Amino acid sequence: MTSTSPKVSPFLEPGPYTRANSLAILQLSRDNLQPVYLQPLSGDHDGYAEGAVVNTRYGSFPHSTMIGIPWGSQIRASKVDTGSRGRKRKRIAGDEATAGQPETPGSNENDAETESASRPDAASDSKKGLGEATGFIHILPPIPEIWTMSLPHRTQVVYTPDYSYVLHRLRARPGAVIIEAGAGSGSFTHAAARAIYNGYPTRAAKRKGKVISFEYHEQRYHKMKKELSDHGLEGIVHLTHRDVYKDGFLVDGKSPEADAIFLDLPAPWDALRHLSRRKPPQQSSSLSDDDGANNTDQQIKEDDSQWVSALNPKKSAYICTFSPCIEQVTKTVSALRRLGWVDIDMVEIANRKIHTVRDRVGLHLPIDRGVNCSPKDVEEAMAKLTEIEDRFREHSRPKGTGDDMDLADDEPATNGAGAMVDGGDVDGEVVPSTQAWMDGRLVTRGEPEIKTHTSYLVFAILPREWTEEDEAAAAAKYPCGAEVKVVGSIDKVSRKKERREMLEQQGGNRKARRKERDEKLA
Ligand SMILES: C[S@@+](CC[C@H](N)C(=O)[O-])C[C@H]1O[C@@H](n2cnc3c(N)ncnc32)[C@H](O)[C@@H]1O
Repeated sequence: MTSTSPKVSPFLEPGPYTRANSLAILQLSRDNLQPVYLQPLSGDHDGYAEGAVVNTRYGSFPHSTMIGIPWGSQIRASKVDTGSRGRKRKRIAGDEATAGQPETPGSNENDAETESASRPDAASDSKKGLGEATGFIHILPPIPEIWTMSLPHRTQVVYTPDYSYVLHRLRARPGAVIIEAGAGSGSFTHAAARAIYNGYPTRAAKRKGKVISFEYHEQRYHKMKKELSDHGLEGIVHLTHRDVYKDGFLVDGKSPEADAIFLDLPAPWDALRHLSRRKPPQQSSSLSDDDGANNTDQQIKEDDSQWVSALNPKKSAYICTFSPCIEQVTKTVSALRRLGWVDIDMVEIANRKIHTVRDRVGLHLPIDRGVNCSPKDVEEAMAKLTEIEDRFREHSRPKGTGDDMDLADDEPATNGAGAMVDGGDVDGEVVPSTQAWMDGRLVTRGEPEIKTHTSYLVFAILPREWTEEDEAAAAAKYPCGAEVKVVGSIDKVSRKKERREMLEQQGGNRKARRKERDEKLA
């Protein structure tokens, strides 16, 4: 997949129509999705006269038919000229080998064979019937959920049910800065990028939402870097090639001032010491011991004048670590406790899909998948019973009386179960009364089984530091004891007491005034 980088990411601002040189997802069937970078007609396209073409089992789809159309459109397969592809290929190969020699007549047929033999999917191409308009597909915008289902896997990925919950617990919102390690296949990265997006960074000083991502594996780092560029996410995701256990989370020596952290690493506890607000303890291994909680204060009080924290000093930091086994969880929780994180808890997502289907019930329906062959209502049940009774009567009537003659002609059309057919019976074929997709009640059903375990999610919060100056500033802004009373802000008993005191005071004042007057008169 190659492309030039689009200006605005289709993940963030897809717009109403598909664009050239941008990513789109082709939906071949419900769970069969294929990412494709739409290429305009100009340029080298493997010899197809139609330009770049996507060949599928449902037919061939030239990119030119998929550019500039509304997202979600259905695209019909096209007839494509596969012949010229073979000719062009051979010419290019021939040019290299026999530069300057004239083309041998009749070489085209051999060319096609050569190309077929060299391509692993060549044999099946002829079976698939390339060049024939056979079916249709849909074109979808690349949202993170669909990308997760179709991305090229370089590692285990975080799936939508997990990352949607994680992002919610991390308070990921437009303008937030999230640290992520490791980046792996970029599944979480794309979802996080969308969650924090509040515009591309500009020269204006205003801080924009960002994903600060780290990946240790070099090949994965390079692939991910290219992918981010192709997806127009370079300004939103800052990817660094680094071992975060060793070198932490600063970017070019500066703090990214992160509001939240997501660690999908084999040993997250080894990275936690880089996520404190003060200089971390020297030995990471000391953090994974279960005892020694008393050492931490002393370790953290080490000289921290040079220390730069990766966290936002103005806000509490939210963290989530993603670990498949409980031993990793235990180690992470111990390390979090020692480093002063609070509100620590662990969650496992047990996702269950809910399918929405049409519940097709009725005796008139053809026996098919998803069809419940019982009466759909009382009327149908009564008709069925009447018919059974008629048959029973017919069966028990003495033969040869003449009453049984010509009855077959008057019999209503029935299906195999002997039930009435709504729309009649044409040559033994059942004709449903409505289109199948409209038939039946719309019902939702949960998956019968919950999918297997993915990972344990450990969450915690590191409160912001609170200094004497912060306390003084807060006291100045919200002065204690000088609040203005608000009607209804106190309970009934207190209100009564307050009124009694007020009346007593007024009574006392009246008494005093009367006494004063009496004294004057006397
Ligand atoms: C399970 S994958 C992450 C998958 C990713 N969250 C996703 O949704 O696609 C774990 C990644 O962490 C990387 N990794 C392991 N140790 C690391 C370290 N010390 N520093 C940075 N990355 C590391 C691995 O190379 C791997 O790609």
